Amino acid sequence: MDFIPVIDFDVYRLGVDDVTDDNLQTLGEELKRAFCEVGFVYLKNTGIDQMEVNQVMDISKKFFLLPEEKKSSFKRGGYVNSVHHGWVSMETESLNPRRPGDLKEAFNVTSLRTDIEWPSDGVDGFRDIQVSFFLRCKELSLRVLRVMALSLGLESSVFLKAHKCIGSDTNGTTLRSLHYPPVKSEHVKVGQIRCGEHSDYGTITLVFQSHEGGLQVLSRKGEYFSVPSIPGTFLVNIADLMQRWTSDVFVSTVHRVLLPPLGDSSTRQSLAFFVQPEDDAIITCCDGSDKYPALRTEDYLLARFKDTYGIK
Ligand SMILES: O=C(O)CCC(=O)C(=O)O
Ligand SMILES: [Fe+2]
Repeated sequence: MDFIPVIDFDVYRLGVDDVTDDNLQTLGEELKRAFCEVGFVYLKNTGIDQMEVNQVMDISKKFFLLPEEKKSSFKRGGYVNSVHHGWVSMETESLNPRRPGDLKEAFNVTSLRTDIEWPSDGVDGFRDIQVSFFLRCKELSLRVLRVMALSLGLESSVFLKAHKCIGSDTNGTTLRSLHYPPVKSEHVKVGQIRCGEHSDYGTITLVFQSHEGGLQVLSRKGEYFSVPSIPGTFLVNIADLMQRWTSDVFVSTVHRVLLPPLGDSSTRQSLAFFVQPEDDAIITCCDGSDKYPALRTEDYLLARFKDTYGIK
């Protein structure tokens, strides 16, 4: 399979609480096939609609267009209770550490606390819009994790048990708004792209792209193929901890965002909801094998972030 299937999630969409076992099983079979073969699916009819997505992208864009000094008050690293929360400036991260810094900036929502400082000046409603979308993505992710466990013939709560604290200080799950401004080719460094080749770190990721698309996924044959934005759908992909957890049954696939074609001065935006187990969760292979040694989630994630930020 070097395309990404579109799966209809209607039977278990947000708000539905009387799904039948048969329906869950059919949904599980479809998800399992895609997660074993390409590691990515498009979901449609999830209950998360395009208007909600647009609202988050719009408020995020307003934030990104603020002057640098305003955004600096909200820098990642400046929040005592959450290492990931906050703004990440252009070229700070290299998702492929062998490339120069990615041509993107980001805002991470990791903490939902009301006692932290949120952008508000010039971005009315920022906190409420971000937090309510975070909670929608959380609910949907928990549904997906349940179906994934069932699809493997496991107890339905196997993955959920390690995701009870999403949105609190003991869980690193993050809603990340990404902004890829127009690229000026004369300023681009050798090898620099919008988002370097990488696989995600946690369990699953939900990805919402603006209409420009631009994401590319590496096929098993070793070739990148383009993954367009399909209105009314979003992507869900397997990340590295989930691949370990399932002893490589579900595959975490490498992906990237290249530069736009020369002369294309469009802005690209995306939203990624990175689902992660509790910091203290110990991940062991769910099939009982010892293909990978047990590891503590936070230790693993911090090691991955060190590479991304070029910290030795
Ligand atoms: O911007 C995108 O579409 C994807 C970004 C991504 O893969 C990531 O931040 O992990
Ligand atoms: Fe990614």
